[in-house]
Amino acid sequence: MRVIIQKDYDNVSKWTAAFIAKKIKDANPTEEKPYVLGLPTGSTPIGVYKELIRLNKEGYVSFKNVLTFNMDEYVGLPEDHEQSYHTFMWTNFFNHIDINEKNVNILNGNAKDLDLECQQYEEKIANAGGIDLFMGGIGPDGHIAFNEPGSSLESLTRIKTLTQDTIIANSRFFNNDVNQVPKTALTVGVKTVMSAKTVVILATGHNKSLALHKVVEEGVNHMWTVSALQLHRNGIIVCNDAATVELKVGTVNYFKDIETNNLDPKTQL
Ligand SMILES: N[C@@H]1[C@@H](O)[C@H](O)[C@@H](COP(=O)(O)O)O[C@@H]1O
Repeated sequence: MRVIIQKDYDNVSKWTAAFIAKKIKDANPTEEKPYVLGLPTGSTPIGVYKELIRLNKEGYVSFKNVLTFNMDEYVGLPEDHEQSYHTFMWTNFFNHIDINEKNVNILNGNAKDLDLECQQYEEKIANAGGIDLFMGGIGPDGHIAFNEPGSSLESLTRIKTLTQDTIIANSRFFNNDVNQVPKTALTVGVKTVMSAKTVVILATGHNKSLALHKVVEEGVNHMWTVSALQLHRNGIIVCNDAATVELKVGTVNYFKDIETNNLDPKTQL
């Protein structure tokens, strides 16, 4: 695992956007062989999206031949609701880049048959040749997408009941009213994320520090689903100083030294 420790949120966003943009450029995607990105919502990735928009507008990277799959969507929230993940993605990212609408995939939380919707999502990912790079955030309890504590680490796309902790955390987007937060969501599974060729997880701020400690310094555990990253061959965490407060000084120094000594990052994986 690589752990990239940056000073602050802005640097986390810049590092990650530059990494993703370079991956896309290096792949030289075509219509026949697009680059496949897995994408999250949440407040954490907004800075990365802003930076990717800038790189796109400057002509450094194009999304014309990029296919995207979003991680999750609430069940039962109208697609045009201001807090739906559809709205989030178009407002914060897709409306501002040169992506082709038909290349955007987001789970339909209003599908008549939710199980079928999930199964077909997995099939679509497989038909696209799998996901090249999955970016994710984490919940304070270490969940990725909506894979709440106790989720199977082998899970695929499915419907999940949200924990009370997540409902409370997300109520800030619903007038601080827990009753307005949907109780279920469709989400890619832990295995769906971990099947990507590269996984980049963002963790910023003090409230992610316990989760960061669990994934970096403790074992693989379904109660902290992001810890499955330890089993990935190309797992990268990008965090800021504030998120490292629960890590040992030695752990922080180790990961910082490797990056500043400019050794081949592959030697960390
Ligand atoms: N389903 C999303 C996750 O994908 C996201 O990582 C998490 C953290 O969000 P934030 O980045 O706002 O802390 O929120 C939700 O639970």
